[in-house]
Amino acid sequence: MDFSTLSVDIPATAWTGRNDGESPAHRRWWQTVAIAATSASPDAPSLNTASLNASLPGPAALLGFASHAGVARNHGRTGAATGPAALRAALGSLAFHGTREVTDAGDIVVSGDSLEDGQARCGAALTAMLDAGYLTCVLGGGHETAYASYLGVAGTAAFTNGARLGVLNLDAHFDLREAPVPSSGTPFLQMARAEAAAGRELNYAVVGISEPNNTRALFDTAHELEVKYLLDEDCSAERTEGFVSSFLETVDIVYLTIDLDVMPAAVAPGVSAPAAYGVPLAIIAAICRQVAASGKLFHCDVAELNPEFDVDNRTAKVAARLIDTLLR
Ligand SMILES: N=CN[C@@H](CCC(=O)O)C(=O)O
Ligand SMILES: [Mn+2]
Ligand SMILES: [Mn+2]
Repeated sequence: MDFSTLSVDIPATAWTGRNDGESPAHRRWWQTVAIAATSASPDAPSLNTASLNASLPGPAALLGFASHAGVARNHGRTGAATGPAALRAALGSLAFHGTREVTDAGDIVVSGDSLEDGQARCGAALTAMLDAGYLTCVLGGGHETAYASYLGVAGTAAFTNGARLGVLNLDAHFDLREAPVPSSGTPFLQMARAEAAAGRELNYAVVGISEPNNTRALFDTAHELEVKYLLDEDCSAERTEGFVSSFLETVDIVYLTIDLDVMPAAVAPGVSAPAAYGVPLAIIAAICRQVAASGKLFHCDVAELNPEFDVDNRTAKVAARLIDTLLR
């Protein structure tokens, strides 16, 4: 596809990382990622649900969403706007064991408080890439990234032609806030309302909900919307596998969103709201493997990385590892 039509704010630039050699056996992410602005990008097959189950994975595309406007509106710790750069840096040196072609499309930048404009532009760029057959991954950004992702998915031919969408959120929070303006705390209520306005119901599931970090009002909203959820304390390997498996049976395509605050603060300190309890990385990684293996992964994003509060790039490294798992 022609990535120059996407109108990103910052075109992709060269990736860097450790260089052990140029042969395929030495390949790392930085040697794998094609830069949309300067390289010919692979032709992706046009998407249909059959191609989702093809044995050879299709190409993937990365898009940065440099925003913490939603975090600021939600009274959180800002800094997530530099998340995309930190994620690329952490991914760059990881060994690449996958088979996909990966293209970096660049960044959508939310300046000041122009959140809705940024979400719309990010959504339009995603729809174009998804319709061209790419598995897309947005590098957030606060969790306001999720509404941009939804706009992108909801605009696709696959969705408008009736594919059953499931939104799976790995998060300590429901993000179903009633608020005067959209923020990082509202994206899934925005999605539910957009779906209701179109005569549909949002199929939304959350893994890792922290009971003390979500008010009764949020639980009430979740129950009204028939949100499926698993509390952080209930996230054993067996229960999580069963929960995700049941959810996957109800959908044709999955939008997987990872709010890094789903993991314990020791694992993911670089977020706006670190978790006291959290779901272990091993469980989160297993969910990523399960969703990827289902053949239903349509789009994903990683949100809430705040490099200003990270420790030894710990959170960025964890996020990069999960992206590597999803896109291989
Ligand atoms: N993105 C969502 N953030 C959480 C923040 C919770 C907190 O700051 O404690 C929320 O709105 O619920
Ligand atoms: Mn959260
Ligand atoms: Mn969240």
